[in-house]
This record gives sequence, structure tokens and C-alpha cells, in this order.
Amino acid sequence: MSIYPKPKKAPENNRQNSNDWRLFLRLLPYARRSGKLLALSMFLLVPIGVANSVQPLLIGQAVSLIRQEPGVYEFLKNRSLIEGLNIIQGLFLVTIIIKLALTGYQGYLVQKLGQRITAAIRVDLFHHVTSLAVNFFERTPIGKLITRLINDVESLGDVFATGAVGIFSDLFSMLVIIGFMFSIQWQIALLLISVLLPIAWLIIYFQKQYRKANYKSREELSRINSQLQENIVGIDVVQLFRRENFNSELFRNTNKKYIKELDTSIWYDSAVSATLEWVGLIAIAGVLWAGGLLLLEDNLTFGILSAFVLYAQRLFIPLQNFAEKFTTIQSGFTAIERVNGVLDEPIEIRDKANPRFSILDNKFGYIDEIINGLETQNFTQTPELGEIKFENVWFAYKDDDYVIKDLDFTIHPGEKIALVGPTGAGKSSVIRLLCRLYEPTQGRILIDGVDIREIAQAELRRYMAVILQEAFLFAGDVKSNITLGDSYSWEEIEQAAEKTNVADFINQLPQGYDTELRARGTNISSGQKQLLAFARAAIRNPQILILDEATANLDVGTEALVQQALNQLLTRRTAIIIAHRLSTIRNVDRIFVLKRGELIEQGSHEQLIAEGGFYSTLHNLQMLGI
Ligand SMILES: Nc1ncnc2c1ncn2[C@@H]1O[C@H](COP(=O)(O)OP(=O)(O)OP(=O)(O)O)[C@@H](O)[C@H]1O
Repeated sequence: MSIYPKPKKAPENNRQNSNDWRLFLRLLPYARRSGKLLALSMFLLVPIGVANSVQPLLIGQAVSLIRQEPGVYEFLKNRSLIEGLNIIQGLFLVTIIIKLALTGYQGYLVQKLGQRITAAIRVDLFHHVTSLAVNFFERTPIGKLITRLINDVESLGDVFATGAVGIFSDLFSMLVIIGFMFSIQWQIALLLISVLLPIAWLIIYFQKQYRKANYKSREELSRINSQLQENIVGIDVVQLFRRENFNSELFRNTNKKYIKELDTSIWYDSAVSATLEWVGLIAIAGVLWAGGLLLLEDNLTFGILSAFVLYAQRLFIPLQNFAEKFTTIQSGFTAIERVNGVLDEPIEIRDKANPRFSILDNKFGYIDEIINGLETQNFTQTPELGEIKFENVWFAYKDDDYVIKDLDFTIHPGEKIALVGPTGAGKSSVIRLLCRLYEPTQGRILIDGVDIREIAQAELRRYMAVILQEAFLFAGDVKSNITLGDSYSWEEIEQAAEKTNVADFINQLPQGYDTELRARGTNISSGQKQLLAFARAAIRNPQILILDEATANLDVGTEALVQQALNQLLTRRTAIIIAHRLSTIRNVDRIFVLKRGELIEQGSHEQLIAEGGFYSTLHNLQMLGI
């Protein structure tokens, strides 16, 4: 039975029907990290909302005062008209100042909060994604991941940056306005609410439709990004095989689908704006009609009617604002949904909470001590560490399709082993299992007697160095490509370069160790990249060295240099070497021959040739140059 969960669908297919509130709550832990900012920005909504709602009331009072109607406030009665109007003007000015000063400040606080939230989400996403097992990256195209990390987080940021979260202050204003309206004249207030409710329902409906369309358009955008990324990474093949037109056609089709989904979402967006536009006008007409009737019956003053006309207008302003920010807010919700899809992706390969063992403190204590120990050791002795043991290991990438079948062997400390076999035999899979990029379906792998599941991944991967066929270089200088962020002294960097015969090449570069390399090292040759990868391994002083076709890309001259470096690097270390060219592995201690995931032969070159089995046939074919 596989220990892996059944292969999951890509996150976007895994979409849950989470409602907006639940999605919104997912942001709370992030908002809580900036608790004070959140509290202050929410608190400021109160004075802003009150100032906003008092203004129509003051205008109503001014009209009543001029017309000498009943209903004028006590403090305005028994004053001259001009005195009363001056007081109202003064109060009006105060509300304007409160609104202007606090709205700007509140907006600034909310944007700051938003930027902090999105920055924290971006960092969490990056950390989570880089902790996921290789398995996840094999089923998720890079373009899709980039869309999540960049475009979706950006959309979330837009909700704050464009002031779309101002919707909360708008909603708060609406509640205060409703309160004021009912306190003045409940019948007209009720009329306005009866218009508001169906409209709110209609908007919720449009919003749901928009969300669906927006989600689909985001998926198409992910596809566009994936295609773009694939074409850029494979530009050599695209151009060499004249696939430009074919790929352009594929891209055009994906783009067409994206535009189609985008059109649907734009339609719902426009529908919301249009609805709110005419509803606002209808509300004012309704107030004038009902207010006019009440006025004729002397049940309403002009002052209150004017206040209500303004309230009708203001009541719909938050909804109109909502319509304007509708696209941004909905895209924000879609973004939270998609970002959560990645954050909810389980980390399949985890360190145990308290790793029971440390391969490093088995004998020597901490890693620095082991490295010192390694450097002062007598290189003629057999090392004590670096034993690798596979105990009845079975492994399948999916279901029961085993690519490794019952591997059971021990590699002794300091032993050099070559893994050979036809393509697809499972050689690289053995290495991936040993590095714990995947976990065996059955069986155990032990290093120095400790199950690798008991060892912290960082420690395990520091204990061994893997050199692949294609060295991957990061944008940065030569030096940082050797240290990879760990702290090493200048002497150590130079020594590692000397040991691996790459020092001469580095010294010829315009700025030596400080020469900037482009991303993926496009400004140096494959052989030079590979030499740097050797220096990277040498500086780490690993106990186990793994070479996966590491010299396959080198020309004869560079290979001789590398071979010399390798001989030095391999001394007193356990090594596993994968090579298709059998001539390069003749001197290893033992050769393991893999075929369809099974270990079918093992022994020294001479023994295997003498046995006349599969290895011998492979060797003879290579000798004949077939
Ligand atoms: N990520 C993967 N998902 C599913 N199957 C895989 C995956 N990687 C490899 N395989 C399959 O596992 C088998 C062993 O592959 P592996 O890469 O270990 O072979 P290999 O001996 O290293 O081959 P080569 O010499 O060509 O590098 C192959 O049948 C391959 O198709």
C-alpha cells in the first residue's frame, strides 16, 4: 500500500465553494499581526460615519430655520436667522474638516495594513511553496505557480491599494444613515429600505456570477503564463524546430479563451454599475413622491424632506462605490481563494517534530566538529562514516507502478559505487529516494545506521552533496554561487575552487570571484557551470557524494580537469556515480546494474565482465561504439 495520498488534482480543480466570509476570515490572522493598525483604522470609521450622516440633517435644519418650520432644534430657536445659519455653517464646517482629515488618514492606515498583509502572505507563500515536495512541482506548471505568487497576491494588494476596502467605511456610513433616517421620519426611511433590500439581493447575485467568471479568467491567465514560461525556457527548441508559428497559434487560442472569460466578468461588472445608477435616481424620485404627499398633508416639513433627498442620495453612494470597486473586491476574493489553494497544499515530506537522531552527533557531535574532523583525518584510513543501506526498498511514483523493486544493499563508508543500467531503469529515482525528495513506498533507507526519516532534512542534505548533469546557477556573483548563502571564509572559497580546478577559470573572469553571473548562468559555458558545481560540493565537505551524469556535458579537456578534481573530492567519501559511459566508472569499487528497478548484477568491472551478464553486454556494445 502506498504511503502517499492519492495523487491530488491541481489546486485550481480543488476549488471549494467557500463563502466570502470564510475567505475573509482567512485574512484575520495576518491582520492580527498588525493589530494596532487594524484597531485604529476601524475606530476612525465612527467619527467619519457620524460626520457624514450629520450633514443632510444640518441642511434640513437650515431649510426649516429659513422657512420657520416646527422641528428646529432647541439651540437654534430664539435666535436671529443669520445667527442660526452661522451656527449651522460652523457645524457643517466641523463635519467637513473631520471628514477630510480623518478619511485621508484612515485610508492611509488601511493601505498600510493591506500592504503588510499582502507582504506577509507573499512571504508565507514563498516559504510554503519551497517546502513542498518535488511531487507538487511535477504536477503544477511553473507559470501557474507564478500567477498565484505574483498576480493573485497583487490582486489582493489592489483591494487595499485602490481603496477598495473603503467599502467597510461605506457600509458603516450606511448603517449610521439608516439610524438617523429612522430617528427623523420612519415612513420615508422604510420606503428607502424597501428599495435598498432587493437591490442588495440583486448585487449579491451579480457578485456570485462575477466571481465564477473571474475565477475562470484567472485560470486562463495561469495557462497563458505557463505557455509563456514554457516558450521562454525552451526558446532554443522553439527556434531550432521552427515552432514559432505553431506555438503562436496555441498561445492565440489560450488568449482567446481568456478574453472570453474576461468578457463575461466585465458584463456582470457593468450590470452592477448600471443597476445602481438608475436605482439611486428611483430612490430620490420615491422620496420626492412620498415626501410630497406627506408635505401636502402637513405631516412633513420642507427641512425634513430636503434632508431625506440628501439621505436617499447618500444611502446609495456606498452602493455605487461598491459597484466601482466591485471588480477589485471580487478579484481580491478570487485571489484569496487561489492563494489559499496553495497554502493548503500539504507538505508531504516533513521533519519529525523531534528528530531522534543526528547522523552528525553519532560520532563527532556538531557539524562543525565533523568538518574539522574530516579535514584533519588521515586520508589513508578507511572512514568510519558514510554508510548507506537500502532495506527492501520499493517505490512507485503513482499507484502500484513500481519503478524501484525490492532494492536491498549496503554501501560501506568510503566505498565508490557506480549505478548503471538502461534509460528508465531507476537510477535517478534511487538518488531521489536517498536525498528524501520522495519517500519509499515500502522499506527503509539508512545512513550510518539511522533511518533517513529520523534525520532533519537540512542535516541530511548537508551530509551529502549531489552534482547533477546540468548545474543550476543563481543570479549573483561567482562567490555566492559557491557558498549558496552559507557563511564561508575567503580562504575556504578559494581552497574549494583550487581543489576542483576551477580557480584558474574564475581568476580569468573580469572581476574574479565578484563577477556577476546571469540567472541560470547564461553567460558562462556548461563545462564552467559544472566546475562551479564541483566547487560548491567541495566547500561543503560532504561525507557522501553523488554524481548524476555529472561529467556527461564536458568536453575532453574539461573532463580531464574535472576527473583530477574528482579524484581529490572522492577521497575518503562514500560516492555514488551514475554514468552512461561505462569507460568513466571502470575504477569504482563496485558496479550496481539496475534493470527495470531491480538490482540484477553487482561487482567490480572485472568481475562483471568475467560473469558475461548484462553489464558485459552493455560494455561490449559501447566498446563497439553502438
Ligand atoms: N516524476 C516522475 N513521475 C512519474 N514517473 C517517473 C517520474 N520520474 C521518473 N519516472 C519513471 O520512473 C522510471 C525510472 O526513472 P529514472 O529517472 O529513475 O530512470 P533512470 O535510470 O535515471 O533513467 P535515465 O538514465 O534516462 O536518466 C522511468 O520509467 C520513468 O518514466
